[in-house]
Amino acid sequence: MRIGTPLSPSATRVMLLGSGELGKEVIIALQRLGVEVIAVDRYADAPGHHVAHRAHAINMADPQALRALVEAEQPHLIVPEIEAIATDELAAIEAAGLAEVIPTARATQLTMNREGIRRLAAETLGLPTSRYHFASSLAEMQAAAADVGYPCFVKPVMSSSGKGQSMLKSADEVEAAWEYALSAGRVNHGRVIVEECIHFDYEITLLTVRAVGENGAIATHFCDPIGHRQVKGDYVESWQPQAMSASALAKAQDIAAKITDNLGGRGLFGVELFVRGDEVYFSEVSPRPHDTGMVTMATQFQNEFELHARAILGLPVNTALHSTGASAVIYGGLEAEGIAFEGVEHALQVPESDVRLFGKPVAFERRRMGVALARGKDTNEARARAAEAAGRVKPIKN
Ligand SMILES: Nc1ncnc2c1ncn2[C@@H]1O[C@H](COP(=O)(O)OP(=O)(O)OP(=O)(O)O)[C@@H](O)[C@H]1O
Ligand SMILES: NCC(=O)N[C@@H]1O[C@H](COP(=O)([O-])[O-])[C@@H](O)[C@H]1O
Ligand SMILES: [Mg+2]
Repeated sequence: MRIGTPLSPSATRVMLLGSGELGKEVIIALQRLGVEVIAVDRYADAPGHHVAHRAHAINMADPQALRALVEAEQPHLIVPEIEAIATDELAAIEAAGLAEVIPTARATQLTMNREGIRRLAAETLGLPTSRYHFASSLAEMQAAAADVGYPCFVKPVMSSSGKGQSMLKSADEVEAAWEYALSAGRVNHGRVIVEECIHFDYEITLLTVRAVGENGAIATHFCDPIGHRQVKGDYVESWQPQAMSASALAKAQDIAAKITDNLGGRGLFGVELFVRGDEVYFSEVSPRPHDTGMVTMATQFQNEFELHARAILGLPVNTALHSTGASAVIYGGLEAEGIAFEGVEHALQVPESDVRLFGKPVAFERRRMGVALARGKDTNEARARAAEAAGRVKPIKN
């Protein structure tokens, strides 16, 4: 497709690579626009599998398996959704003209590996980030941690949702963190990033949309900033809007514009930033909807999934907020296969609340199984309501 030429949605076939909670909502948004959608994930009955035209379970990190499926299904667009994909094969698929990768194959290569995106942001674009080193052995990691100082963060280069991530308070903890990073990332590359700890006042996700404008050129749109709270590298609650000084917001938008301009293509990006006073640090960016952005299902005229769907199809977007709101995660809380939920009727008694239960077939203690959403007169009220509603829903074995 030529940029600037809107596709006819009903003539478009889209393949989601990763069909978790975020992909499921993108699929629903695409389906509503008449698009044919193929949902792919690493396991059967993933959330997005339930709402797509066709579903497949393959190892998406296996280049041959990925290529074979793309050749069989012949999608026009490929939408990566998780950090466990053979991105070099995506580049080959795009180069062969088999399909267009969203936002671009290069963007998925760079962002799916912390080394690619961090070096681009800090070393090529000169954006402010924490100090960092990459390490491929325990000895390298010890030297890196000694240099950036304690506390510091260690993360596998290919992971997300805090998988394999540790915060180290002292040198005694380095060895355990190395073992954990190698065993618990989404894909083991035997390499980690060691990052200085930024003592931020708050952190945000700035959802940034690159969409085709009226003149056919790509224009950048920002959503209102989303504040969030993370525990062990995984988001627990988010709210929108996060209050910011005009100066910090301008810096955040400037950083987001620079990184997304460089990554290119069309679609929505989740730019993660740390804010201390008026200083803003780039952390990382997802070239797709962001977990903390699930709050937009309660707050925006077009939520982040609809924005992604519209942007990739070359359709107009509107990032305006209509309400103040919050989201709170519903965790598994048990290890079980075959899941139902107790307390939904009680949760929905919380004023201005709603739930999204993802339909993951298997639960474990810290697996995200659903999210509660709420609106309120301010973010404090919305957060309290979302947390209350989430707390009333309990996954159980069915
Ligand atoms: N250098 C740092 N300084 C301070 N806090 C940090 C740092 N790195 C990570 N964190 C904290 O850990 C959280 C998760 O880190 P990060 O986003 O890098 O992990 P992730 O696995 O990519 O998670 P996700 O996929 O959910 O974005 C951050 O949102 C922040 O709260
Ligand atoms: N921070 C990234 C993120 O939230 N990704 C979302 O989590 C799913 C994996 O969940 P699982 O590990 O429970 O299968 C992914 O498919 C995506 O929707
Ligand atoms: Mg993150």
